Amino acid sequence: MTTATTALTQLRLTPAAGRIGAIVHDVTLGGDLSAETVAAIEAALYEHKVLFFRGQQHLDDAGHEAFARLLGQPVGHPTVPSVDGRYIFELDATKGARANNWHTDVTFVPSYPKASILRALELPEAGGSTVWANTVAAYQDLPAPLKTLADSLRAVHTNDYDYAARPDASPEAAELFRRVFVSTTFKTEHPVVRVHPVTGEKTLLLGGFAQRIAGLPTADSQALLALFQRYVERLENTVRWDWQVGDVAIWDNRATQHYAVNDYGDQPRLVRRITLDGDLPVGVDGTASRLLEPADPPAVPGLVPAEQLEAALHQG
Ligand SMILES: O=C(O)CCC(=O)C(=O)O
Ligand SMILES: [Fe+2]
Repeated sequence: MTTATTALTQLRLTPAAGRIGAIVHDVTLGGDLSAETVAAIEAALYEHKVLFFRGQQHLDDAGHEAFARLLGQPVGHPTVPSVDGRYIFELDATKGARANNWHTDVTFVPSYPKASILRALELPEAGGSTVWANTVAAYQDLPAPLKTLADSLRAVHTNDYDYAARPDASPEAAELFRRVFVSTTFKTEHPVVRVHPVTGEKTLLLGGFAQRIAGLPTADSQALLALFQRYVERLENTVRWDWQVGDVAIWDNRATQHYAVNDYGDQPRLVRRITLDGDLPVGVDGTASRLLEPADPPAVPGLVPAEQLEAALHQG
């Protein structure tokens, strides 16, 4: 048993794996948590990168959002409409939504979300777990010459990747998903090594939306992306969570990647997510991320300040 100590509140935590993840006990999530408890949750999140809370069946969409607001500003997805007209992003396996590729959420826009809060509503009898990887530990695992190389690189991330290439997607499902997900094509150049704005830790910023290394030929790009990604996916840097209905997971989206294991056939699985507004990444040399496309960007999360979107959302 370990405890995350803040000035006033201690959370009861048990580690979920050696290098990432902790289970938080005795907290009932909602919009009414004390500032001290929220501060303790934030501190634990930055330390452990992903937090798990069992038994949160009482949370509905409104409670999910009320809790999310204590940790930051909720933001919608840049292209996929929310299911509640507000911020809820739903992944319904019966509609083909299966996030079984390693990724950090929404990295195809510059100020991608700082955190995601996911709750499980319906699960298969077995399987359907989710794996997170610690991208700080991945960076630390790099041999010194590879650290130096990674520090110097930038990568282009896009939502326009080859969904049809996923071996388990039917052509129809891939096409439908693509029509919505890539209704606007975004391209963003990020540093490969992001300095975490809160912890100061260096993190590898890659994952499924990373398409190529800026300035390199395709073959060299692919080789380097695979090389660095291999350190992220090392099992030592991961935690695997076997969900129960009512579980909530919160991850530091600036220090992790995740993968939803697609091993449950056509059984139902339903999860709902709220993401929190992020900030502009900077690399080791202080250079910020930048949007490459579209030239005339629409007003979507990650491109314009969330308060403006919030105001627009609540106008009529
Ligand atoms: O289905 C899951 O467990 C995770 C899905 C996912 O990638 C996400 O919610 O960001
Ligand atoms: Fe995700």
